[in-house]
Amino acid sequence: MSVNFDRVPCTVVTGFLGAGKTTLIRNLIEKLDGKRLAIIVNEFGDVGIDGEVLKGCGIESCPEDNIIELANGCICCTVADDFVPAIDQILSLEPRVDHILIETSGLALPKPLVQAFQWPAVKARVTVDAVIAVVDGVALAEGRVADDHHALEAQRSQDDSIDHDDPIEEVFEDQIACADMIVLTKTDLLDQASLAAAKGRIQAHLPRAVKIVPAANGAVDPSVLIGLGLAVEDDIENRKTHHDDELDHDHDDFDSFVIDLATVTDPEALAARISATAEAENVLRIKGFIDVANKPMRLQVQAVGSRVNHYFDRAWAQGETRQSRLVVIGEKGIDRAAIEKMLAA
Ligand SMILES: Nc1nc2c(ncn2[C@@H]2O[C@H](COP(=O)(O)OP(=O)(O)OP(=O)(O)O)[C@@H](O)[C@H]2O)c(=O)[nH]1
Repeated sequence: MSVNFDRVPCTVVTGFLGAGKTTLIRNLIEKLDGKRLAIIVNEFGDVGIDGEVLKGCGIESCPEDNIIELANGCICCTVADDFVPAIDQILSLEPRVDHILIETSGLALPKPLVQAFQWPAVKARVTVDAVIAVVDGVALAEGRVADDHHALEAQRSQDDSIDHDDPIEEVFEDQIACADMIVLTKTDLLDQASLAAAKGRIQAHLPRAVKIVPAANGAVDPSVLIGLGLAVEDDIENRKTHHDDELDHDHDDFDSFVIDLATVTDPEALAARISATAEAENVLRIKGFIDVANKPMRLQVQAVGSRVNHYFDRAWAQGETRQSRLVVIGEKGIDRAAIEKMLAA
C-alpha cells in the first residue's frame, strides 16, 4: 500500500457577519463535487446554524461526517482546544480528504488561525492554500463597513498605526489584511455605480494587490479560489493587523444570545418584526430556524442588518423537535430584553 504524505490544502474563508461565507462554501461544495472535502464551520453564537445549512447540501463527496461544527466561540481564540482536534479528526477520515475548507465566524480574526498552521503537528500535514475574504457588496456600497475616511486619514498622516477603535471596522480590516483573494458578494443586488463604490471601498483598504472577484449568490468558479497553493502560513507574519500586539484577544466588543420563540403563524409578519427589531436595536445579525404552524417544512431565517431572507428549507424530520430559535448578534450592550419583546410581539 502506498501512503501519500503530501500535505492537505486548506482554504480559510473569512468575512464579516452575514457577508455570504456559508453561501459561497455551499456553492463550492456543489461545484467541487468529486473532490473529497471536509469542512470546519465556526460560529460566534452558541447554536450552530451554518453547519446545519451546509449539512443540508447532501453532496456525496462531502458527507455530514466531514462537516465539523465549532460553535460557541471564535476559532481564533480556541485554536488549541478546538481547532487542532478538528484537524486530527479530519485527517483520520477514510477515504482521505483532498481539500479542507474552514468557514471562520464572522467575528474571527484569520491571522491567529493561520498562525496555528505553523505548529509542527499541523504544518507537517496541512498547508493553507489561500485565505479568502468574503465582503458584503451591499453593506459596502451603503458605506456600512470600512469607512473610507479613516483609510484616507491614515494614509495622509503616513501613520502606519491604523488603529481607530471601531470594533466592526477593525474586524473587517483585519480580515481584508489577511486575504489572498476577495469575494465581493451580493452583486445581484447592486447596480454598476454601487458595484464601483463597493470595489472602491475595498481597494481603499487593501494593503497590497489582491484580486476582487464579484459573486452573486456564491457563484464563483472554484478554480479561481481553490488550489492556489500559497502556503499562507509562511507569509502570515507579513500581514499587518490591528491585533498584532495582542497575545490574546477576546470578543468583548460583541454580544450574542439565543431567543426561543413560540410557533409562528405568519412568516411575513415575523420577517417584518425581525427587520424592525434589527433597525431599532442595532442588531448586526439574526439567523435561525422557525416552526410555522400547520407547515411540514422548517422555515430558515437569515437577517443581515435589517435585510431579512426567509424560506422553507426542508421538512422537519420524524422525531425532530419543532422549535423556533434565533441567534442574535450585535455590538456589546444591545438590549436583549427589548429585542426579545419586539421579536415575540
Ligand atoms: N441576494 C443575495 N443574497 C446573498 C448573497 N450571498 C449571501 N446572501 C444572503 O445573505 C445572508 C447571509 O448569507 P450567509 O452565507 O449565511 O453569510 P455568512 O457570511 O455565512 O454569515 P455568518 O456566518 O453569520 O457570518 C443570507 O440570507 C444569504 O442568502 C448574494 O450574493 N446575493
